[in-house]
Amino acid sequence: MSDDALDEAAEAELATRWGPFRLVAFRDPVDHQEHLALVRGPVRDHDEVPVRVHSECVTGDVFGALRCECGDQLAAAVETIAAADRGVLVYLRGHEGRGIGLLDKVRSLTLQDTEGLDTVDSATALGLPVDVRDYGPAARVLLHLGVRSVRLLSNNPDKARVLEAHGVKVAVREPLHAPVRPENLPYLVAKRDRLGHDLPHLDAPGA
Ligand SMILES: Nc1nc2c(ncn2[C@@H]2O[C@H](COP(=O)(O)OP(=O)(O)OP(=O)(O)O)[C@@H](O)[C@H]2O)c(=O)[nH]1
Repeated sequence: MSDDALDEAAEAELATRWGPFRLVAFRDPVDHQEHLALVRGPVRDHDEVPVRVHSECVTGDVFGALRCECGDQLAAAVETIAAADRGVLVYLRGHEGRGIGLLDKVRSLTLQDTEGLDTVDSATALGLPVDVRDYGPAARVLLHLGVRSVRLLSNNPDKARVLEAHGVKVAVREPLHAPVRPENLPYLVAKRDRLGHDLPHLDAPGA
């Protein structure tokens, strides 16, 4: 299968509070999930297109939960793309809880609260993997959209490596730092110390 093949795609204009986007909904031929891409401006044959590959987090993205920084990152990414008047936000469904699903994510949150485990150990304590996300669908939609290279908005070095392995040229990975809050500090520290995310600003005074 060619890497820019999508099973099905449908497009519509989408006016948002951040201005106009083109919504591309698609079904991925490998994971068979319905994902989406919000596209601003012409991106085909463009280099260094601002791109956010965002994993579904219904608690943070929809309900504004503060214990993770997902909702803050989603807003920051859309604002960055709107300010550049060009870019793609890929929203990956089926990525809840870094791929373990919503029920098990909520079970892991309970363990964090009752046992003091961090985001890594709370998954392991449930006998679950720490991260089973597949970024293939994001790569396939970016290739489908014809972007030549991306400016990836992410603190996760793995994400850049995996996209490259799927044929997406990552010209630069640009950190996407969300506000540090008392509620998200333990999560951010675990991401930096246990998952190797690029979060040097946690040490900054006043962070
Ligand atoms: N298992 C688990 N998943 C979580 C938890 N908090 C958030 N998530 C999930 O983590 C995913 C977001 O991944 P992150 O590791 O925060 O960030 P990332 O996408 O790897 O890196 P960035 O590109 O820098 O945002 C989403 O799928 C969330 O549902 C948690 O405590 N436990």
